[in-house]
Amino acid sequence: MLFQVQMTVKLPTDMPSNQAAEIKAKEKAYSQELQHAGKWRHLWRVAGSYENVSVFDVEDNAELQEIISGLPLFPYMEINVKPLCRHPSSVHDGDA
Ligand SMILES: O=C(O)C[C@H]1C=CC(=O)O1
Repeated sequence: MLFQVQMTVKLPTDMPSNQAAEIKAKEKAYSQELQHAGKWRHLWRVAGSYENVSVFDVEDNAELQEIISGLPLFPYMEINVKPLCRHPSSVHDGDA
């Protein structure tokens, strides 16, 4: 199942920079592991903001919830999830 996930990062302004750097490093490692595993299929920065648009390929809603709630930045993000299905005019196969 494919999902578009939009994540907007809102770190507290008073968070010490070393703590922020540590969380971001953990987030990077976590996201890269999931990208290598094929679960996090796309990761795009929204130009001009601390926000990304991602596409996840997961078994079900429960797996998406497990992945998202495991994000080190999860407590500091606004997250919007949209389920995706194949567009009838798409020339790509159903595998997105
Ligand atoms: O920077 C972000 O958009 C937040 C998050 C998503 C992947 C990652 O490494 O950080």
